[in-house]
Amino acid sequence: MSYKVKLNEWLESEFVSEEFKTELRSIEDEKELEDRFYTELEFGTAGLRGVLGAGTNRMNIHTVGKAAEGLARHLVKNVENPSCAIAYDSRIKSDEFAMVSAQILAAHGVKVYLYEALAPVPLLSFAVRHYKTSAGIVITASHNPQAYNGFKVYGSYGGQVTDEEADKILKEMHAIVKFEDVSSISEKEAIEKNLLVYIGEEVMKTYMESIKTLTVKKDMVKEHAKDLKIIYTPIHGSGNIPVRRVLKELGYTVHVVKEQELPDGTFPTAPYPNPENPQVFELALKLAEEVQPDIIFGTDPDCDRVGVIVKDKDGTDQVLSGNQIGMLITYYLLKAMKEENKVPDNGVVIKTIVSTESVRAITKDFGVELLDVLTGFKYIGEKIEEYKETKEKTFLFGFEESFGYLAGTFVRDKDAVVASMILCEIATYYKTKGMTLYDALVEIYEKYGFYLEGIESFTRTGKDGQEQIRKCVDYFRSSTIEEVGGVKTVSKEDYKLREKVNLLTGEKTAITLPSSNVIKYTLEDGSWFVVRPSGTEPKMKAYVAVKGHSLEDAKEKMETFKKRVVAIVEKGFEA
Ligand SMILES: O=P(O)(O)OC[C@H]1O[C@H](O)[C@H](O)[C@@H](O)[C@@H]1O
Repeated sequence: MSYKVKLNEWLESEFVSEEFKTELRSIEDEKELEDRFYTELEFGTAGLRGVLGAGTNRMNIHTVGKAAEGLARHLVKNVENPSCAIAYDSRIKSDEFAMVSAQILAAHGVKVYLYEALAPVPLLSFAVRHYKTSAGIVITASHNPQAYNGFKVYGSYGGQVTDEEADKILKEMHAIVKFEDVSSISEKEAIEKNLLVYIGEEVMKTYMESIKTLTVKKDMVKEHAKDLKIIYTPIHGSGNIPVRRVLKELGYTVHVVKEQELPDGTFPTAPYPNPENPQVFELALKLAEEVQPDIIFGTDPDCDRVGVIVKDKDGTDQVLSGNQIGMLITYYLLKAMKEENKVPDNGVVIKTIVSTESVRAITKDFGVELLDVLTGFKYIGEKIEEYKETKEKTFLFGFEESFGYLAGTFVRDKDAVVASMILCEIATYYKTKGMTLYDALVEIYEKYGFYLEGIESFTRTGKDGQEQIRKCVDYFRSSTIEEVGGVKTVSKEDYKLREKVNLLTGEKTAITLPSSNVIKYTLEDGSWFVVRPSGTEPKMKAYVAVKGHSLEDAKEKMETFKKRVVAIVEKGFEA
């Protein structure tokens, strides 16, 4: 269907507000109109995500309504006495979309547990498990720029729905063609019918008690937490209350970045509220001049990501990469557990295929298995659930290079409250040894090898952009890259075809992960690169990784390797 037909449907419908119609009529750029209507928001890496505004390819009450209606129909068909927990963050319209969703679910007889104030992703996951609901929703666009919002969907085990369930919900959504196909009741009616209940302090309290049990060196924390100097920024998001509360209950004192303390969906001090982005720490660094902290960290709007800054040997502030944080936590958890005789025989750490290989050496050293899954924390959540059923393995820690971490099994998505708590324990531990977090990182590098990773993103927006990204990944699929800067490639993994080819022998082996549009090349010297389209932003991502003889050597290697891979990607875009 041409986008113009859809556009006219919106302009003529009595269900679409005058405000939306005026917004649409004021758009003169045909490309912009096409982008708003050529498709519908689809499930990506983490549910629906899009720019706020009128259109089928935008986040608004109609697209959110359709998603909630689809979910409601799916639940009613498949579960007896369906229920759903809902949380939302500080983004523009998050609270409104949460209420719209609650009213639609309630109209279908789905009992809704809605957070009475903004709450992070981990608290939603926890609430799903606490109330044993059939599903969960978080209204958030996580770390995306301020113009975005999104709709993350959770399954009954508390993790984001994986491909199979997402497809079923999508099918229901596709069957909703008219605005009037979406049913809704008022908040008042939903409350009166006991179909809408607000979540308050009880869940938060239980969550706090649960996650505190994850502290490994309890006595050490009890004795030394008070000595750690912490600067924390919630970047105007939902982390402020839970992160500070758990740290306070454990005896830490936190200096919060005042200008970024309160929720604000316009993110006035950090328009791209992603702790991957060093700009979000500018105010924290200013505060650091006065506080002289041992650790600075920040959480994203829905508090599932955490970013960290530490001082290096020369006193220069270093923004740690997501991989470095993953290495620090993996190493500390295993080391501390070993010291406390708590490493289980069947322990497992889980990471994604684009995350650092350094943890392979770390886990091996501690006799713990390492498992790789596709990008998306939902795949880690799914494994935790599987092991809970089979008891085959004990989940110890899961992480992604994209700044997501989880320990414990109370929550089934990445949890920046837990990660912040563990990072403070790590910083305290090393402080008692007269070491900084940076010293700890150097210790890991020296022990396990100088692995360094990088990422380069190629933004391509709109319908044409999607097509360009698709073609570029196809370029890496259809042609064989034989060498990079004179270093031979030794294997090519095509996760869409689920096949690994040994480029030296031609031998093919199967990849057992679900099919995904990802290509990975590994080189003779152990370096590797991956290309894949982002499932949350209009970008293609190229991940690069090298191993050096020293940190300096690795940095030099990284610089040239990255340039070379970028040049190949650019060739791919031109092909
Ligand atoms: O690379 P993308 O598809 O954009 O995904 C990047 C990240 O986005 C979200 O934060 C998901 O929860 C993560 O699991 C994922 O790694």
